[in-house]
Parts: sequence; structure tokens; C-alpha cells
Amino acid sequence: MSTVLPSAPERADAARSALRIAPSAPARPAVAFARDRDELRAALDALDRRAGPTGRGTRAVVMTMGALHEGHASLLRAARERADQVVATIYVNPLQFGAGEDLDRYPRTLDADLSICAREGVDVVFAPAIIHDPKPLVRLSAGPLGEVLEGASRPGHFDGMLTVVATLLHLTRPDLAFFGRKDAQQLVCIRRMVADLAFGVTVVGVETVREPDGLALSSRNVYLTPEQRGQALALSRALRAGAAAADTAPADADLTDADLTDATVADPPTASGPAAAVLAAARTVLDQADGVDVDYLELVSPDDLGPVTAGPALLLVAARVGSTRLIDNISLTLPADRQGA
Ligand SMILES: Nc1ncnc2c1ncn2[C@@H]1O[C@H](COP(=O)(O)OP(=O)(O)OP(=O)(O)O)[C@@H](O)[C@H]1O
Ligand SMILES: CC(C)(CO)[C@@H](O)C(=O)[O-]
Ligand code: BAL
Repeated sequence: MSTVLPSAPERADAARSALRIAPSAPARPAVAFARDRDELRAALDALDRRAGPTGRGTRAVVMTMGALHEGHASLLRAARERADQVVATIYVNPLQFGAGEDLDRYPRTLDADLSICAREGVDVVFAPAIIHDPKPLVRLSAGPLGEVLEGASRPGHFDGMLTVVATLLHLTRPDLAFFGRKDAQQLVCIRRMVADLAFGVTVVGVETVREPDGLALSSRNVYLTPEQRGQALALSRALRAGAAAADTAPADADLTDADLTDATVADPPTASGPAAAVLAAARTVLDQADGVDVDYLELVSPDDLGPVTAGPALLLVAARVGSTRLIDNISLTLPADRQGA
């Protein structure tokens, strides 16, 4: 992506309008809008000054790529409930997009985003044109967590994501950071980065917000035609079928990969017992769906994305519907198997 750096006069202009005001609900202080690091620092300092001698209390950050929807709004509300200061970031991070992905056509709706931030009581919106310029030489690595599932299909995605999340944590200096469970692997990577590298911030996961018919809200849903939107429902249907199978599978279910036909398991996981029953139930729904090209359907441990046979598990799916790549997941509990694993 080519970026034109603002000239000195443009920078001065930007500094003068550092705290441009976006519309806000009456009795609430206006949202401060920061377009670069200097403006952000000024806005955060102003926020701290407003808090007075008692100190700023807790600060929360909600990071987004914009095109805000009710999923983002629920993150903002969760942050507003838990923190005295709420900072939202809006940035379509080029580092996490691979060649041929949708960086250029990613939806950008800044005015509407600002209205949602104002409605949800956000204090500061940080929406820079570019964060790393030039591109950073040093990047974070998600390690093995970044090589499976989404990472296998989007090489480098989680390294680019962590690099910008780390940068935004440093720039916004929050006590709490809120992320959606819809991006489950992202949440696992961020939790591990924060723990492994001692970031000193509390990461909070927020439940996936869905349309009444089950479709997980996603900025990329706008790419779907009405027909594709209907087809996309197969993802959440498959996850629900998998979760139902977990609830009903006996702990000693003896269904193994051998019971699943080649047609139903293209890339068989080494699952057996309840795990295989869950995968088979979800896969059956996907196999019957029109227009859904499955990338992966996997059942993993929510802690490290490794294999799981009993206890808490994440069932994740990624699929292409038309040219749109969608992801979704559901948490479930596998009954303990005969060995009590
Ligand atoms: N339906 C949802 N429910 C709860 N949180 C969500 C939902 N969709 C996105 N989020 C969260 O909002 C934050 C910002 O996500 P992002 O801006 O990428 O939106 P998105 O809808 O996931 O976009 P995309 O379609 O690009 O995946 C992330 O923490 C993400 O997990
Ligand atoms: C966390 C994030 C804002 C980093 O760019 C992005 O991956 C997203 O919106 O989920
Ligand atoms: N919410 C995920 C961001 C991405 O797909 O790049």
C-alpha cells in the first residue's frame, strides 16, 4: 500500500485539530479523534487531566479494523462497563494481509464508525492513516500458534496482527484490552503474547454477536450477495450440530476416523470418540451445504490450539462463500473418554 506522509504544514494542521470533535450523545463529553501518534498522546493526556487528582482509574482499549457493527459495539459496551476510560482504535493493518487478500477493498466507513463510538461512550478514537512508516524491520512472531488453522491459510497473518496489537498496546497504555471470541485464534495468540512477553495488560474475551439466524457478525459480511448470505448460514449451523453432538455423545463413543467416509472428511483429524462424533456432525452439515468451500473444520484445545479429546474444546470452521472467506467457532465441552483423558 502506498502512503503519502503528511507535510510539515499538514502535520501542524493536524496538531491544531488534534481533538476534533465527533458527534456525541448530549450529557457525555465529546469523543476525541486522533489521527497520529502525537494526536493520540495529546488526547490521552487531556483525558488524564480531565480525571483530576484522583487519577485516571482504569483504561480499556478496543482494537478494530473499522466498518463497525454490533459485534464491535458489544466490545465497546463491555469496555465501558469495566473501565473509566475507553479508547477505540480503527486501523486496517497492512501487515496482517497477505498478497491477493482484500486489503484494498476492505470496507472503510469512518463517519459511521465515529457515530457508533460516540453512541457507546468512547473517550478517544485513534484512527491513523498509517502506524508503521516505514514498515517495521522488527516484527513479532506468533510461533507455532500462527502456523495452524488461519495461519496455515494466511501465512504471516498472526505475526502482522501481533506486531500491530503490540504497537497499539504501547501507544494506548491500557489496563484492559477487549477482543472478540469470533476471532478465536487471534485471541489465543494475543493472550500468549501478553503472558509470554509480560505486557502487563488484562485481556478480556467477549462472546460472539450473531444475527438472529446465527450468522456471526463480521465486517466482511457486506461482501456477500443475498444468496451467499443464506449459504453462509451453514457455518453456524455446522458448529451448532457439532456442539449438540458433544452434549449427546457418550463418553465412550467408539466412532473413529474409520467410521467417517472419505467424502465427509477430506483432511481427517486424528480424532476418535466424542471428538470424532463432533467433527462428523459438523462435517455432515457442511457437506450438505451449497456454495460453501470449506478450508478447515477442526476441534482443538482453547489454550494452545493443540489436539483435544476431553474437556473444554473449540470447534472452528473457515470457508469461502463466493469470494468471501468467513470464519466462525463455538466453545464446547467433550465428555471425558474411557481413560478419563
Ligand atoms: N460478531 C462479533 N462478535 C464479537 N466480537 C467481534 C465480532 N466480530 C468481530 N469482533 C471483534 O472485533 C474486533 C475487531 O475485529 P474486526 O474489526 O476485524 O471485525 P471483523 O468483523 O472481525 O472483521 P473481519 O470481517 O475483517 O474479520 C476483534 O476483537 C474481533 O474479534
Ligand atoms: C486486532 C486487530 C484490530 C489487529 O489489527 C484485528 O486483527 C481485528 O480487527 O481483529
Ligand atoms: N478480525 C480479523 C482480522 C483479519 O481478518 O485480518
